[in-house]
Amino acid sequence: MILFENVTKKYRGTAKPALDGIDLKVDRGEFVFIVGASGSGKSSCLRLILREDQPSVGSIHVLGQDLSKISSRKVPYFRRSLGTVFQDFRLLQNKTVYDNVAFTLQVIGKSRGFIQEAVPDTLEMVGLANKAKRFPHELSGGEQQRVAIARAIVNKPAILLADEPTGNLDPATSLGIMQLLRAINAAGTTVVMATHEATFVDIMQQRVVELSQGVVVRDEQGGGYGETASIPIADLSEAGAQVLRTSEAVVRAALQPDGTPVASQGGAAQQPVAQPTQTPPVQQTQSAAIPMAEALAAQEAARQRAAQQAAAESAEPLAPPIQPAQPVAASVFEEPNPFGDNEEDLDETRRAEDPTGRRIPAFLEPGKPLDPLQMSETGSLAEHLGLNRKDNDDETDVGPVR
Ligand SMILES: Nc1ncnc2c1ncn2[C@@H]1O[C@H](COP(=O)(O)OP(=O)(O)OP(=O)(O)O)[C@@H](O)[C@H]1O
Repeated sequence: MILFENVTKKYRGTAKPALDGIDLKVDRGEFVFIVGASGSGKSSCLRLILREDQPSVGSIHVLGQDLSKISSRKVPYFRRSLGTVFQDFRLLQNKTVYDNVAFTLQVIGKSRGFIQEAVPDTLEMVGLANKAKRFPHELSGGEQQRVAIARAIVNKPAILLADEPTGNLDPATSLGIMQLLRAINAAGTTVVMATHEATFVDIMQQRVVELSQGVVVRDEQGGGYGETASIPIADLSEAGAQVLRTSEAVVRAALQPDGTPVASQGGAAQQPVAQPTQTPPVQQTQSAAIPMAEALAAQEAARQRAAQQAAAESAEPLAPPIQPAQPVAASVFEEPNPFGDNEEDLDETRRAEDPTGRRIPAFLEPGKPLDPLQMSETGSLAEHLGLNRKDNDDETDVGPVR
């Protein structure tokens, strides 16, 4: 489905290649995480798949086509088989949710009847049926990303490319987006996702391709994010570790793909975790968008409590507090080079690490009774945490945030 053979990409005016002799094969239906430090070549890789750029050396085949043989004129046709999602959403600000999604179909000449059927179906799938008439600025960050995902999948692409799709979202909203991407993959779409989100990579146990300075240093089925700075769980107090374990249990429950109970890292996470709905958990993930202030406050409170106790026990200091990142707004249709190269490393997801290398977010408020089984059954993370709000159409919640 995607085949890189000895691909090197060297940008003009640079001393070192961004990609250096890459061999990579992605099969139909796979979910592949591309991880690596900032500047390791993840976006370059996606740009090449999208035929936004061409390799300096080597060949790339996508969906059976040799990309070097596709003329510039035919590139837009080739891209119809690919959906793309970016960190900064790239919605058309002057169009409604419906029109943003419909526009994709209009430009490729789909009939009005087709559009009238496909757009509502897709909005339903991503949980935005009731926001079709809204404009992007009236939506939360998570909702905007859902629109972007709806736009990417409305033409049923064979491949979905996602470049840090959760990079501008808070952890709870990111979880909803990951559930959606997983559901899209389960429905047959090949997903290739560049990310810094160690938590999701670790828990989803999909294939992980790790790049370092343009070279594939790891290609692992069911892999984790890899060795990056994190909090050794052994250094935490019992209370701090409990917060992290509990959070992990909730994320595991939400992302568990096949309904099998998940064995986890001790404590609360050792109990079997029930399977959430197989279909995209539309309402669930909507309500799971915990407002920014609450999510960050809970996260910070948990961090401080754990830090205090850890300090009292002479443990290692915890990670620094999370800073909100600046949202970026642009339109994929206005932007000549949608995969920008100016992304900073926004990976500020706090993690904890146990000896097996798992990392866990600390975004959930401690002290609340967390039963992953119940959470899965009710289907609402926010509700379970007592953070639910009426899904009032007039109410917008979080903006893009890290
Ligand atoms: N258009 C360009 N011109 C010159 N150099 C570029 C260009 N695009 C990317 N690079 C360089 O290529 C290398 C790989 O960049 P790339 O954006 O692919 O990395 P990345 O892993 O996606 O990084 P990040 O995680 O920060 O998004 C970097 O050294 C970058 O500076």
